[in-house]
Amino acid sequence: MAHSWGYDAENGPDKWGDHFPIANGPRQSPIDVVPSQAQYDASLKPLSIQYDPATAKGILNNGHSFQVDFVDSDDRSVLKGGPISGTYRLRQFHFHWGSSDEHGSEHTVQGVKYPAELHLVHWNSGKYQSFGESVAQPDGLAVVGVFLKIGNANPHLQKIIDAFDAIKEKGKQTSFSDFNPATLLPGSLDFWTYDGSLTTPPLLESVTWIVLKKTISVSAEQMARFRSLLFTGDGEAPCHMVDNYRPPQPLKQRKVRASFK
Ligand SMILES: NS(=O)(=O)c1ccc(C(=O)N2CCc3cc(O)c(O)cc3[C@H]2c2ccccc2)cc1
Ligand SMILES: [Zn+2]
Repeated sequence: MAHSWGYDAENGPDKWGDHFPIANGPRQSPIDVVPSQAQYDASLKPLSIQYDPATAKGILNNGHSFQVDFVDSDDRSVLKGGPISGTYRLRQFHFHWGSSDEHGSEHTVQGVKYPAELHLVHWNSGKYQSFGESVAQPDGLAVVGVFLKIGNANPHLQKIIDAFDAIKEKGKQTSFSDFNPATLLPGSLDFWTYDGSLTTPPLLESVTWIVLKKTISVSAEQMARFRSLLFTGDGEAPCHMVDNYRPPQPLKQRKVRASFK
């Protein structure tokens, strides 16, 4: 998408509505999750997450974040259960993070910000033929959000961080294989869920959000490596990739459900 949107004062989240009016729509993401307002729903099934490490394909700096892409031409890496019906295929995962450890996540929990947030992006392969078709449907995508909290170095994140030198600038990519993203999940899959949107332009309202309650660890040194990536490409004045998060949006007429009491 050849847009000039970004995260600075001129092209950041407050300006996205100029080109993407859905930015002020009824089901925008992220949101501030207020646990006491979330309704426990006993009908929510446990999340079923089955990923095949052989589907990992590559890692790319797309100028907004970095993403690890997966082969999504079959159902080897899928999400089922939870609030969704049928099977959703893993397409990619990426992160959002801050310029310091005090902020960086997109969702917040009763105003608490985390230094980073992982998004595992899946599309409804049970109903639609492709990611591109799914993104325009109200039940097209399901994104699992995982908060990162400063603590011990995360050995599973380290494999991703070790690839950063090859994708420092916008547009750079390299192969990335034999990686199971399930190693980036916390021990508990308790979650909050609500109907929302992409958190980047085109902000399409096609995402069932599944935000995990438990966090995963990342060390301060590992977070510093995230901040060594660049928004900018070769030959441009370098600008560090930090604060690539959209702030929480109005809940409007939505309810957040909890999979746990
Ligand atoms: N943060 S998020 O809501 O979890 C999210 C999910 C998917 C995507 C996504 O996969 N894509 C494709 C790559 C891409 C590149 C861009 O420059 C861009 O502006 C948006 C995307 C989105 C995208 C999703 C749906 C239609 C078009 C693009 C992006 C963000
Ligand atoms: Zn995201």
